[in-house]
Amino acid sequence: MTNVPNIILVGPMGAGKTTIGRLLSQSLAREFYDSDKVIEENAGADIPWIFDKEGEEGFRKRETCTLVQMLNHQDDRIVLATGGGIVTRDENRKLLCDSNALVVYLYASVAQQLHRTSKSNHRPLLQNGNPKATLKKLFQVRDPLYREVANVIVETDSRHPKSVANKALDAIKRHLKTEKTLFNANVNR
Ligand SMILES: Nc1ncnc2c1ncn2[C@@H]1O[C@H](COP(=O)(O)OP(=O)(O)OP(=O)(O)O)[C@@H](O)[C@H]1O
Ligand SMILES: O=C(O)C1=C[C@@H](O)[C@@H](O)[C@H](O)C1
Ligand SMILES: [Mg+2]
Repeated sequence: MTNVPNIILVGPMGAGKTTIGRLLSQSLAREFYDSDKVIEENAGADIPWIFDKEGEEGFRKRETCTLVQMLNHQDDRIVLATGGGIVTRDENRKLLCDSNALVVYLYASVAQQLHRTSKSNHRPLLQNGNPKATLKKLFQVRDPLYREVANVIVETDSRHPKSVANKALDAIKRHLKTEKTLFNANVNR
C-alpha cells in the first residue's frame, strides 16, 4: 500500500496507540515512532521526570516540538503513535489537521482505559487521586478533540490488538478510496 500517507494515532491513555501503531507499521512495512518515546530520547529523561521537574506545561512544550519534528520527517512514510494529551493544545490540533497525514482515533471506553492502564505506573496523570475519575474527566474534555482531528475512528473495546490493527487498516483503505472517488468526481465535473 504505497499510496497510504503518514498515519498518526490519537486517543486516550490505554486506547492502544503504541501497541496498534507498532502492528500497523509492520503490516505497512514502515518505520514506527511513538511521540512519548521521542520526547524521552530528546530530553534524555523519562516522562515522569519531565512532569516532576518541568510540570505538565513543560511536557506539553516538548510534545509540540516533537510533533513538528515528526511531521517534518523526510524519510519514507511513517506510523506515529501520539501521547493521550496531544490534542489538548490548539496548536497541535491545527498541526494535525493541516498536515497530509491520516489521523486515526482509537476509541476506548473509560472502563477499558482503566483496565489497560492499571498494570503500569509510568503515566504521571494517573498517579495521584482516583484514576477512574481522572480518566472520565479527561475523556469528557478530550473525546470531542480527538474527533475534531480524526479522519477515521476505530473502536477498540471488544477486540484483540491484532484484530484492532486489521480493522484500522480496513478503515484506512476505505477512507482513502472514498477520498479518491470524491477527487475523481470533482475532476470530471
Ligand atoms: N485492543 C486491545 N485489547 C487488549 N489489550 C490491549 C489492546 N490494546 C492495547 N492493549 C494493552 O493495553 C495496554 C496499554 O496499551 P498502549 O500502551 O498501547 O496504550 P496507549 O494508547 O499507547 O497509551 P498511552 O497514551 O498512555 O501511551 C498494554 O498493556 C497493551 O498490551
Ligand atoms: O493523556 C495524557 O495527557 C498523557 C498520556 C501519555 O501518553 C503521556 O503523553 C503522558 O503521560 C500524558
Ligand atoms: Mg503510548
